Amino acid sequence: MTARIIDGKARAAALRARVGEQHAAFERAAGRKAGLAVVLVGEDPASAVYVRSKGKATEAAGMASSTHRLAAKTSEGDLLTLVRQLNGDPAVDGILVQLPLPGHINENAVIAAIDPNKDVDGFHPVNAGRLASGLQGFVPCTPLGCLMLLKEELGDLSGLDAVVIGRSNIVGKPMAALLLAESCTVTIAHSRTRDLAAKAAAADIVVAAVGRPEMIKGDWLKPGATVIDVGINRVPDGEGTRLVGDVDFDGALSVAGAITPVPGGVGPMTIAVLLRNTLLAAHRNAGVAYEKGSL
Ligand SMILES: Nc1nc(=O)c2c([nH]1)NC[C@@H]1CN(c3ccc(C(=O)N[C@@H](CCC(=O)O)C(=O)O)cc3)C=[N+]21
Repeated sequence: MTARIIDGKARAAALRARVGEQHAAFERAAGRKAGLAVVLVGEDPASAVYVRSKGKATEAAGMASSTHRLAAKTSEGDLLTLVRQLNGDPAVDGILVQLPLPGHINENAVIAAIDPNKDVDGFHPVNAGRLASGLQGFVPCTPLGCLMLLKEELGDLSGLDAVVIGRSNIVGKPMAALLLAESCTVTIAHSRTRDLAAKAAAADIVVAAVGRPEMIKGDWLKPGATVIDVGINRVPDGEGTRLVGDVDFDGALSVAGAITPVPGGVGPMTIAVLLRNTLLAAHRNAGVAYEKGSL
């Protein structure tokens, strides 16, 4: 058997198109565009690429995009001042401060300074708490994109055994909360987990978010399992480099039922969900009604 390839790039394009249409309706109702502000501190080339693609995708959906590029030596105080200014700007619905930040800046302090109602990354502790408690809020883009792919692939997830490998605040923990809310039986595995292979072998759904190239082997998987690979690892390849996930893709192909590729899987969904979260923020901030579940 060969696994189905889950085409995240195509799913993301469809979501972006839908958000674009819904944004056009929002603009007619609100008399303004939804606005996303992205803040980039420093000149990390990979971060610069992501920030540019976020800006392009935002504008392609018809939304207003602003990018604030600050020098690597910017003080925490100056960054906090910018965040507070964006909190108070009625044209800004969503604020994203690109992570990681330079070492002299306390990331938690910056995240905590973002207005939770503009926190389209869903990283603010208020939004993490809302997700854990089943309240409305903003859900981090990567795990929400993973959940969308899983539901499109499998339909109802209730009763399925899911293993989330990785316990970060950005992916692992919110992913586990989302799967639990879908009535999966959820195991969160991490670097100290004993016999990870056995945990993976018991799972109908494996979400890999550890950041270790090709760590999860095909022969660990339950035949027919659905595998979502969040990892984006750049590894040496001949003269150059290539991207690989946290899952040994070639090894998984003959065992899994379906699997996301890297690139072209989860990554594009992350950006599409960011636009969706920004549109949701705009509706809430502008007091424009939306149908529950439509966004
Ligand atoms: N506050 C914050 N929010 C983020 O959401 C955030 C962040 N900081 N810091 C960096 C990470 C990384 N990230 C990606 C988004 C899209 C792709 C993506 O679209 N990747 C493509 C191509 C990758 C490539 O060619 O380099 C793919 O997987 O197919 C990847 C990575 C968002 N991040």
